[in-house]
Amino acid sequence: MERSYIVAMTSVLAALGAILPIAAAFYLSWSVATNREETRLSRLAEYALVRADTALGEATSALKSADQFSFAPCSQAHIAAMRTLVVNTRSVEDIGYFEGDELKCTSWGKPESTIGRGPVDFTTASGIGVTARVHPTISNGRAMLGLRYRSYSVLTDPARLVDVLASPDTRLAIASDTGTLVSALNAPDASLIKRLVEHPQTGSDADNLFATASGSGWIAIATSSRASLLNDLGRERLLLLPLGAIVAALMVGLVLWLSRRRLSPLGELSIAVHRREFIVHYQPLIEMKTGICVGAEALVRWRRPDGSLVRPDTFIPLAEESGLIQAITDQVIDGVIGDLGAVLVADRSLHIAINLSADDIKSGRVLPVIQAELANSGVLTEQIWLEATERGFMDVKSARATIEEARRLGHSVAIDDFGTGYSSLQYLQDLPLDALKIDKSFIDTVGLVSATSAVTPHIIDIAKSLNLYIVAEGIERQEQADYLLERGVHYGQGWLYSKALPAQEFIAFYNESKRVHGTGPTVIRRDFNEVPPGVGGG
Ligand SMILES: Nc1nc2c(ncn2[C@@H]2O[C@H](COP(=O)(O)O[C@H]3[C@@H](O)[C@H](n4cnc5c(=O)[nH]c(N)nc54)O[C@@H]3COP(=O)(O)O)[C@@H](O)[C@H]2O)c(=O)[nH]1
Repeated sequence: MERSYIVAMTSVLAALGAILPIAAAFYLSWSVATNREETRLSRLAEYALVRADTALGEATSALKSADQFSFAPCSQAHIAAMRTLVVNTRSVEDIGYFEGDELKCTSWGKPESTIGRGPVDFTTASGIGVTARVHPTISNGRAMLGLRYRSYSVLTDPARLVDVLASPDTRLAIASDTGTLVSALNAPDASLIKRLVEHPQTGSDADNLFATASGSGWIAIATSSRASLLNDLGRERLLLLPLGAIVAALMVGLVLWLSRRRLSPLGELSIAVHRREFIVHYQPLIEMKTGICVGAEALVRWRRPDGSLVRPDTFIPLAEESGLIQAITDQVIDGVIGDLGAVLVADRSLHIAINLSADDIKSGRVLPVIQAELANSGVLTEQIWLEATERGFMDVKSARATIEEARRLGHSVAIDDFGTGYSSLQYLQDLPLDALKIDKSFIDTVGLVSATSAVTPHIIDIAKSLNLYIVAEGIERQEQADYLLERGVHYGQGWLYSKALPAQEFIAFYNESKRVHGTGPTVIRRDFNEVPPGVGGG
């Protein structure tokens, strides 16, 4: 993935990480405030319904008590009884006795003029006739609620029905379930009330929040405007916005941390391992005496998605340090069999050397991996050589176990870059190695006068005295090849012969080498009882 793409993605994600939590905090504060307001309105509606029910119940009881009177109509005793009833019933302002449609007397006495009985708007289930707006003289023009039962009527102040503690921006209404509005507080919106009477519900629309409660033939409705809710949001925002800001900061931090990790060398290497971006190139291994190509060293390359190749020196140390090397070794083994499996089966004199890490040698875990890979391929264990640097052999005990097992299975094992690390003649003697590879830095000095130029013949002598095959790395000049051949070095590798090649190019090189020089032996392996074959000169 391109760095610029990751940077662009990081910027987008960081921006989203910053905006989304704050937007969520805004939304959440609005939603919390809305829910809170709807709950408050629901409670208020329920309370108003109870209040209205109580007031109307009292008025109904008063009417039914009066209906039981057995006084002579409009006698002093009758009027006094009606007055007592009014005094003792909180929600009744007055009571009147009618004969036909004419008011004969009230709790105040007999009327001075003729007063008729108006029409009822609806009748309740308990048989009480209700007139929503009555304008009696005693109320000084204020609309009263009239309830009637047979010969009696009572007047109730509609305000008593909505006599609950409500803020000025809360509107209340009591209506019959037949749709007649009987009481209202703070002038609710008539069309909204009509809509809610028809379809009682709790919720909100573009301008209002509302809740309804119904029972006993009545509906209580509480509403408030969205505008007033905005004022109420302050508290939620005070709580949620800092929380949103903290989450935004954490999200931005997380995105930056992840992208830094992703852009870090280790992050890139992990992803490359995950995506199997490693391929193998092959550097031919030449028998010095005959020029025969006996095989190749498998050298890993990291092919980036843009097609560029990364050399191993830049990532192998990090891979070893982080433990990713094992997965890379596995991909190399897989790559070798994938690239050259068929050629190896067709030609048993072809050998491929695979580089193992110090951990692979120490743990030996790579051997079953190779066995599993070879199992169905037809490739022989003898065709796969194993190489590791001196570092891998430092723990002599575990290295010995791995090498012995590797050799038992049929692999040949070489010590790589000899002379550059913690060289110890002791472990050279102790370990059952097949070959020693002289590091390029020593080969470079061949033919030159330098402090290290004297070391090369000594290394060759040591290898010879231990009956090891000798491989020289990094041969670039014919002069070096001549010297090494004369000294009895068996095999050589270097740009004089060929650089490391992609699989198909190596196959072409190998076929051409076979045509010109012929093929080598099928098994190249140290015999612990004999001097390695082909040792000449020196
Ligand atoms: N654990 C693993 N290590 C690996 C693997 N593949 C490679 N490596 C190690 O990485 C180091 C660098 O390797 P590379 O860049 O591939 O270089 C190799 C040759 O290309 C280079 N070479 C060979 N001949 C010449 C030459 O004539 N001149 C010149 N300037 N360079 C030359 O040398 C490297 C071979 O090194 P060596 O392994 O010591 O034989 C290197 O240390 C590799 O070991 C892997 O799969 N696993």
